Amino acid sequence: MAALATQIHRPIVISGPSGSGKSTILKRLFADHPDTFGFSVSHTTRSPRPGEQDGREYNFTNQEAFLALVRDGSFIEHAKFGGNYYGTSVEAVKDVAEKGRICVLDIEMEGVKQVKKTDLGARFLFLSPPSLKILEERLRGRGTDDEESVKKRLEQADKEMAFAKEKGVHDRIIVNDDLNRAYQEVEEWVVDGGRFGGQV
Ligand SMILES: Nc1ncnc2c1ncn2[C@@H]1O[C@H](COP(=O)(O)OP(=O)(O)OP(=O)(O)O)[C@@H](O)[C@H]1O
Repeated sequence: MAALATQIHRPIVISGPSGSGKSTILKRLFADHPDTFGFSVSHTTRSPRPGEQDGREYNFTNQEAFLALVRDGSFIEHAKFGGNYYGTSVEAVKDVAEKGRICVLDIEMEGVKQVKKTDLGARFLFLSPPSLKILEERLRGRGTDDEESVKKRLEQADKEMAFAKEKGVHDRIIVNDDLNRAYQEVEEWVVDGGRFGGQV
């Protein structure tokens, strides 16, 4: 049988509390390895904006079709923002692998659980802050969240950290204390001697 594209280009799931440094590290990884990684194209029920193309910025759909996909269990994650639905489908992740790229999913705990139920064969990385106290400092330092939002993120962080400690959830846990060191560890694990975790 032909290998699944996702067995050759195995998706990478990066999770970790808000403020643990996922975006910072991914930005650097993408810059150091151009044309290697990709993000999946999300579904949305919002209308396309000028210049947006179906299947490029989003897979544009209507509410009925979106909710049918939800019922079929097609989404890894979905949510409603500002009256519109958004979701990441399993198919969209497979599409990235079929285009010869490694799909990177930056998702939270519930999404991690969903990915585990699929046949995506993903690799799981948890980026941990050195401590909740330092996480709080970084969230405040980032300056993008008000007091209420910082509080919520810290409560959620506590849950994410507890979940990450469960056996077999992640393939790798990296503590983001010193950014350069943490980045090196992430890069080494992702690149995996040039195999990128490939099984075939
Ligand atoms: N090792 C580090 N040392 C000090 N500051 C860091 C380190 N890593 C990241 N930061 C800073 O911490 C803040 C949070 O990082 P970032 O926005 O990348 O987190 P995130 O995990 O992507 O969060 P979210 O899930 O909310 O998008 C940023 O201001 C970033 O510059």
